[in-house]
Amino acid sequence: MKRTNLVLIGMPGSGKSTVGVVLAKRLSLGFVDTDLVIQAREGRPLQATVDALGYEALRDIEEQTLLELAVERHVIATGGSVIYSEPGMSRLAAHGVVVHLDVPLDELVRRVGDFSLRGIAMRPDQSFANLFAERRPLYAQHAQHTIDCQGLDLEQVCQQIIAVVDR
Ligand SMILES: Nc1ncnc2c1ncn2[C@@H]1O[C@H](COP(=O)(O)OP(=O)(O)O)[C@@H](O)[C@H]1O
Ligand SMILES: O=C(O)C1=C[C@@H](OP(=O)(O)O)[C@@H](O)[C@H](O)C1
Ligand SMILES: [Mg+2]
Repeated sequence: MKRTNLVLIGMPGSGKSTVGVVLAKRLSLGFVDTDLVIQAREGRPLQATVDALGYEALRDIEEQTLLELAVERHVIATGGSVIYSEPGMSRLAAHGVVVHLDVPLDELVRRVGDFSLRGIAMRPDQSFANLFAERRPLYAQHAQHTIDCQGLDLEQVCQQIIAVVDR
């Protein structure tokens, strides 16, 4: 793996944060979750930033965070909205292999539950299903590898990622 980071992208609930930390342990890489960087920077939960400043402001803060992120040999768990930032995605791709965790809509709904509390950077009038349809092609377009996570447990998702990035 020449580009030394391993970048996970995908919908909220696809497992970027959960899989990311296990993967980092398995591969002896560092781990950073850009959502946690943003929360620490803002000094409040993501949902509070969306409530106070709006979802577009969260996307701007996310872009800034991606542009300032300087890590090597890390698994990077991103927030689901990163694919709206072309400069952010370019920077991530320049220094890492980008992997899309593709999880079916019904499984995401089951995992996320009440998505209105999760700080998702989406238009207030938009449904989760509509957001899924809008974003899925964008994740696929920005990823070097897409993992079909349907029916896979955490361990199996990690194994599949390791198999594709080892190639
Ligand atoms: N096979 C699986 N892979 C990853 N996460 C899973 C899986 N099955 C259930 N989950 C659960 O789904 C949720 C994924 O959430 P999270 O890792 O925060 O996703 P993201 O960071 O992509 O929003 C966690 O609660 C995790 O325990
Ligand atoms: O998809 C989104 O719009 C977002 C998902 C969140 O991260 P997760 O994908 O880790 O849930 C977080 O980055 C932010 O609140 C926006
Ligand atoms: Mg996450």
